[in-house]
Amino acid sequence: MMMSGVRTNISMFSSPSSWFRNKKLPRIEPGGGEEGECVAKNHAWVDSMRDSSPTRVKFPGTGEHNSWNIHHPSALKMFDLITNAAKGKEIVIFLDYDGTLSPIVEDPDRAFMSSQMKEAVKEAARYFPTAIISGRSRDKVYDFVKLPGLYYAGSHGMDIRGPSKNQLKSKKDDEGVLFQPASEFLPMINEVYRTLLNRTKSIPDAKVENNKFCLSVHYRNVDEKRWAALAEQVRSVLSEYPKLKLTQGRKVLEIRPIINWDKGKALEYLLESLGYAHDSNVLPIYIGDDRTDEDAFKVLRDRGRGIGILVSKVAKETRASYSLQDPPEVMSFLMRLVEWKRQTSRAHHVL
Ligand SMILES: O=P(O)(O)OC[C@H]1O[C@H](O[C@H]2O[C@H](CO)[C@@H](O)[C@H](O)[C@H]2O)[C@H](O)[C@@H](O)[C@@H]1O
Repeated sequence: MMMSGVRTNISMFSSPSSWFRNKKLPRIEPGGGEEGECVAKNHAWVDSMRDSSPTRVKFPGTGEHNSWNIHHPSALKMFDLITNAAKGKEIVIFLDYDGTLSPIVEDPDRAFMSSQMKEAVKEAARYFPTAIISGRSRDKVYDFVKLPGLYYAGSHGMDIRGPSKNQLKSKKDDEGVLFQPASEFLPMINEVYRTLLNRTKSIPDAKVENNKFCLSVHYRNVDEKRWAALAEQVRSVLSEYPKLKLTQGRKVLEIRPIINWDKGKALEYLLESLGYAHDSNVLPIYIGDDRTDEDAFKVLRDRGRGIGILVSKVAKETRASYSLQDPPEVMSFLMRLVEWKRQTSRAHHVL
């Protein structure tokens, strides 16, 4: 396998920063502007809705030998390199939910994780502090995962149930501590949810999901000919709420408060509350598949410590260092980490 250009030191990052352009939807101006301007903006929205999340990129070469794979090698193939870097360190695992632990499916209410995946996550959480950071509401993601002993952050990190001091000391399960930096937006989000339900009901198969501190407008099942109409409805509702902004995920428009808080901030918050913020003996590993996970990859990259793994079968713009193809590969990676930890603890014991 050609490996030139792949780092051997875990704190270095592989892809040149110029490869990454943080794709944003065109800015929405309150009031909407002139009619022609509106149409142009709407076209830009639809173009953006067609993109994958994160945006696909073309790299020279084919299969495993294209340059994307060389710069974002498989975390399974690089497993020994990763565990060498983790020697003597405490690994903390951060997992996205949709597309990472569960496959992407047409109906967001049926994005179940497999029982094998559940077992792998459960085992991982026995050995490593483990958190799930999702765009979904915290309750919903807990309903899917149903594992105690993990930390859960919903609404893209705006609703965190983190460790309490008591939990850290006694390692016992208790309720944990709630952190909700966007709580003042709750009434506004509920109002926009109702408005969007109403304004999108004429668009077949559009689905609005209430994720508590943010909303998702799904267009995966909407006929592409209706995307412009859907974008226009969302655009017009948003133009009435300058304190809300739009981000984009996999066939989903996401509406959230303009506060400076995202999955990256949630990762930092959790590290801090676990007492690991300034601990160089901690190695955070974040695994995610979506554009919103890029905020967490960026935090790890900026800290110069930690491992970002993008779940994707195709080349995409990313700040992650490694890749895994799909949730089954995520499961294999978690199981190998658990096995590695068991073996190293045993060896330690014998010594
Ligand atoms: O941060 P995540 O846990 O990845 O959540 C992001 C969004 O995931 C869900 O939507 C995505 O998965 C659905 C089920 O596979 C799929 O139908 C949809 O097209 C995807 O965008 C969830 O429904 C959203 O609310 C989350 O924001």
